[in-house]
Amino acid sequence: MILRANCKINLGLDVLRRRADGYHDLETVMFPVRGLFDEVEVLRTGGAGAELRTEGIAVDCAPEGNICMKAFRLMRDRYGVDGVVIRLVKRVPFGAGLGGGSSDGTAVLKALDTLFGLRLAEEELVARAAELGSDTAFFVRDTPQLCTGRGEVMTPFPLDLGGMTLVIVKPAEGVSTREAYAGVRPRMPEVPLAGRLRRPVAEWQGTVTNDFEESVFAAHPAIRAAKEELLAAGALYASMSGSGSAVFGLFDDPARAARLRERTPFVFAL
Ligand SMILES: C[C@@](CO)(OP(=O)(O)O)[C@H](O)COP(=O)(O)OP(=O)(O)OC[C@H]1O[C@@H](n2ccc(N)nc2=O)[C@H](O)[C@@H]1O
Ligand SMILES: Nc1ncnc2c1ncn2[C@@H]1O[C@H](COP(=O)(O)OP(=O)(O)O)[C@@H](O)[C@H]1O
Repeated sequence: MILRANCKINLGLDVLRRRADGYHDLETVMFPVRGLFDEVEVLRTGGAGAELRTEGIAVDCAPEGNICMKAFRLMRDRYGVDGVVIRLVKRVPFGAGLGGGSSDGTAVLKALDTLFGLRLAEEELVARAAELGSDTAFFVRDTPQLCTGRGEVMTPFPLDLGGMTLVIVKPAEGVSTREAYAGVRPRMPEVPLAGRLRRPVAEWQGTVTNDFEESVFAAHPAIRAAKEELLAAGALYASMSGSGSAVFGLFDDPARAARLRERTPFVFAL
């Protein structure tokens, strides 16, 4: 079976506190981006083990370290499923804060669930996804969610951005999630993110913020410049996504957004 593993953007991201387990409690709204996705095909071989075949963007880790293989091992150890070929067509940039790897991992969990007839309840899939990562759980639902805890605790956050155009720019340099968390200064916002996001998009700039921007922009001026470019081009709202380095802009004027097609291939009507 073939699944589309779409990516996500973060609409606001507050890092609230560092936890005793080394993770951070955060508050963010994750929003699925349907137009930018990897393809994940999983086939049963009838044998044992898993083989990963990759096409497209080459990921900077060995096949055994690919999250698709981690997802397979997790499901094999837990439910005894075995014998698959996984074909990954990689289109979502990594080191981007777009959650491409997380989405691939969750796609493998879902495919194995279906192929082997496990019929896991959503909450069980969420629990397995949360063992793989922190923003993997989001992709089980893949609809706008307010994510709390270390990112794996979800509440649906219906948000209609229909009519807007999303432009994503991925600067050449990447940022690792670890690097971003290492530089962040946790803080409690005066008004919780959900309240600020319920205001019109035109009011978001300056109120809906991403706590990783301060330290990431200081270390990578090109990423700050990319965000400023989106605002100068007419974005109502622009921000870095997650831990970066991708930045995105929301445009209410499709023509202004379309002018950025020379700059980036990632222009999508929402
Ligand atoms: C920052 C966010 C925002 O959506 O996404 P990305 O921008 O990377 O896509 C997520 O928190 C990334 O989640 P994910 O990529 O799954 O991270 P994990 O593999 O679980 O953790 C990688 C490392 O990041 C740190 N980490 C992660 C999540 C969290 N809530 N607190 C942390 O401190 C830890 O140091 C951890 O070892
Ligand atoms: N299938 C995969 N796709 C992307 N990255 C992967 C994958 N499997 C493992 N990784 C590792 O995870 C890292 C971050 O992946 P990704 O989820 O794309 O991060 P981010 O959301 O921060 O851009 C990569 O640099 C790579 O080493």
